[in-house]
Amino acid sequence: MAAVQECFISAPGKSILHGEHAVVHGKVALAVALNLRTYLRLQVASSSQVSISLPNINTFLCWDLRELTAIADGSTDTRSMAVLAFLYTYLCVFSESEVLPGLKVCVWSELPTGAGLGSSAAYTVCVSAALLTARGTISSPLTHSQESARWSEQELELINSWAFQGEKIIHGNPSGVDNAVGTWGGFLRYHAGKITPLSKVPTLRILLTNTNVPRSTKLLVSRVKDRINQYPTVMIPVLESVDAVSRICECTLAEMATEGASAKHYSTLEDLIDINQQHLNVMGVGHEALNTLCQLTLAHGLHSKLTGAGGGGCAITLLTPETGECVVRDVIEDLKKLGFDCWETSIGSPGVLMHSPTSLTHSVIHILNKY
Ligand SMILES: Nc1ncnc2c1ncn2[C@@H]1O[C@H](COP(=O)(O)OP(=O)(O)OP(=O)(O)O)[C@@H](O)[C@H]1O
Ligand SMILES: C[C@@](O)(CCO)CC(=O)[O-]
Ligand SMILES: [Mg+2]
Repeated sequence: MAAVQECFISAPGKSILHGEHAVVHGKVALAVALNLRTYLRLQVASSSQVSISLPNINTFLCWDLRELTAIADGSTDTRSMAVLAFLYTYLCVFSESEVLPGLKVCVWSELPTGAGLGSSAAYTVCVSAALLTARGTISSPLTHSQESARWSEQELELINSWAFQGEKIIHGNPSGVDNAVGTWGGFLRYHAGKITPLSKVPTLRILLTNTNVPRSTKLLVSRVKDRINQYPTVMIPVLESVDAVSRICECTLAEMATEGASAKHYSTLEDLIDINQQHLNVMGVGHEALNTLCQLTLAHGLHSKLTGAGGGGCAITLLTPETGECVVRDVIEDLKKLGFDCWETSIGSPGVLMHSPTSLTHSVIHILNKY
């Protein structure tokens, strides 16, 4: 396949409705792609240098290709993980090439970094798609007249598997749900590596809140594992219960989509959110700021749970057809007063895309061209 000289790629972040952490231990998770995306520009350079610009984490690095031999592993700080995931994918994807190509790569995201919305997966999906396309391992799907395009199923599987390897560097022991949503988008059920797109889902209104409490998915995933090892007879039933929550949620959503959504359906969804939030606290991934957030929204009659790895980061709040616009406005205002960021999001966005430069917004192209 012909390798490309330049490409623009994006992948969405995600929100997990139910099943975070339990999914790492083989249980069901339900996840949905967000309308917040990570964007990447790759240029093949004539110089013998590879450079990566990551303005979200204030990281700008350039290597002489002759120096790229052994790269140390084992770091857990933000920059090292992002850079190692890039270098690992770059060196592996081009391992069979006669020469390593000089490249200039810039990645910028609308997603908050490390806040539970799958920023690491959106990053590794973009990096994998760009490098595999630059190598010519997968096609460049964009034709002249198109604004954006997706790869074939088989090519998406390859992107997803490389993104999973990148997630391993950033997460340690990822389940694969985040990179699956970043690759395929939409609304997915994920169970022990099996990805099932959910076709029967109602339109849901979700409020996303970022507590702005920093946390690391890698540390939280290993904390849950330690707790399971320490108290298996206590924790295994908790994981089973989360699994049941995901399954009941899936059935309820399907019923809502086929029969029409009733107040009873929404009441079930709210109960499941409350139950799962308690379970996540039991797993040890809660945070005082998340408890405050849940209490505050409940005072307005709205139900919330953390989303993603927890320990801070983001929560989702379900809005129902009964939720008045003034309630939404008041909740957002109260949450902002606590120093949280809060916005209504749209869900079910497309997975990884290749874009023509003219189809990107002015602000995205400006950032990608700047570095
Ligand atoms: N736009 C970006 N630029 C550079 N690095 C990024 C970017 N987005 C994510 N990363 C990398 O991913 C890490 C954050 O990943 P982490 O898994 O901890 O959080 P998350 O993916 O946002 O949340 P979750 O895994 O709970 O959904 C950062 O420390 C950084 O290494
Ligand atoms: C906490 C976790 O379940 C979701 C992070 O978004 C980790 C994973 O599934 O890899
Ligand atoms: Mg992550």
